[in-house]
Amino acid sequence: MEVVETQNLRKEFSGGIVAVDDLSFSINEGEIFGLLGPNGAGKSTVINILLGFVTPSAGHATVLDQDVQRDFASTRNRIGILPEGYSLYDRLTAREHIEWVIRTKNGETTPHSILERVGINDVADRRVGGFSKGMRQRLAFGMALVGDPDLLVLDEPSSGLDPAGIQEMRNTIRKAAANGTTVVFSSHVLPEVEAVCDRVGIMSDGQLVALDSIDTLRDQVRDTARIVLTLEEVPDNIGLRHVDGVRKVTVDGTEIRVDCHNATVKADVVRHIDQRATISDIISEKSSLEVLFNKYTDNLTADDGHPTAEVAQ
Ligand SMILES: Nc1ncnc2c1ncn2[C@@H]1O[C@H](COP(=O)(O)OP(=O)(O)OP(=O)(O)O)[C@@H](O)[C@H]1O
Repeated sequence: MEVVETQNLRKEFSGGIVAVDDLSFSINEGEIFGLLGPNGAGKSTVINILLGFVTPSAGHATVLDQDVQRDFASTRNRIGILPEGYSLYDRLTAREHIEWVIRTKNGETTPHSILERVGINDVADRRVGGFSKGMRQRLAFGMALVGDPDLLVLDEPSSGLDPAGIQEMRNTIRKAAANGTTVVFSSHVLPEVEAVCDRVGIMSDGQLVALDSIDTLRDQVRDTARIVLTLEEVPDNIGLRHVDGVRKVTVDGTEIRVDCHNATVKADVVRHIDQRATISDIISEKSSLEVLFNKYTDNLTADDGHPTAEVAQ
């Protein structure tokens, strides 16, 4: 069953800003769907349309068999939302927040079970004003889980969480999906999306430029290969853009990440660097979602900041 369906969705804001342009896609029951895209791509606008908060200029969106532009308030009770920039009440405790959502949604869950699921039961009766960012994020996630929603809409859900928190959240999301909850997951943290999503839609300039499983998308860039080298010291001008087949170079401290057109280029990269610096570690990676993301959103830069060659198809 399709839980989300959009047809030729378009949103034009005043001033002629086209935030969403002719978007058609669907999400199936129990699927974990990642919505990706650079800043301003249109992700939040799509999510706000799906939640009935923004009216589309054209096209249709159906969520849980309900047209989002008609009588959507009752359907919204079946949706758990972790919005970007949520607000919490500093004077209320974690338990009081959950109790409030349970009352609003007529949920049958107990605060204890929700707080336990998000790992903050031990601070249930503490005021939220003293919570760390990660604790607040866990609470906001818990509020979204109240009532075992049929659809979970999570905007940057791992924001502020430590590695253990991220892992717990992933497990909770996977369990919810295994029990039939559909999840729409918007994030800039690409490895996060890669780790948890069944399918991704990549947006750029209001359009859906890719829509598929990560494995299928990865197959489409199988001629892309990444190598990560740690150097004792990175020379000022490493000159990697002169190596044939190098698509993108990112330097982070003593680490250099190089995206190549294909695996054979990696050896040329190692030879090139070996003549100019001392290599202390080499990691060869398969195509990451980041590479896919860059491919589909044309986010390609070289080590000197100039665009590199076109992406091979
Ligand atoms: N209320 C609004 N009025 C006018 N323009 C808007 C409004 N909301 C969004 N936009 C514009 O629509 C485009 C898409 O914005 P949107 O917030 O949907 O992108 P996004 O992919 O969610 O970005 P980010 O990752 O930065 O949150 C942007 O150009 C934005 O400036």
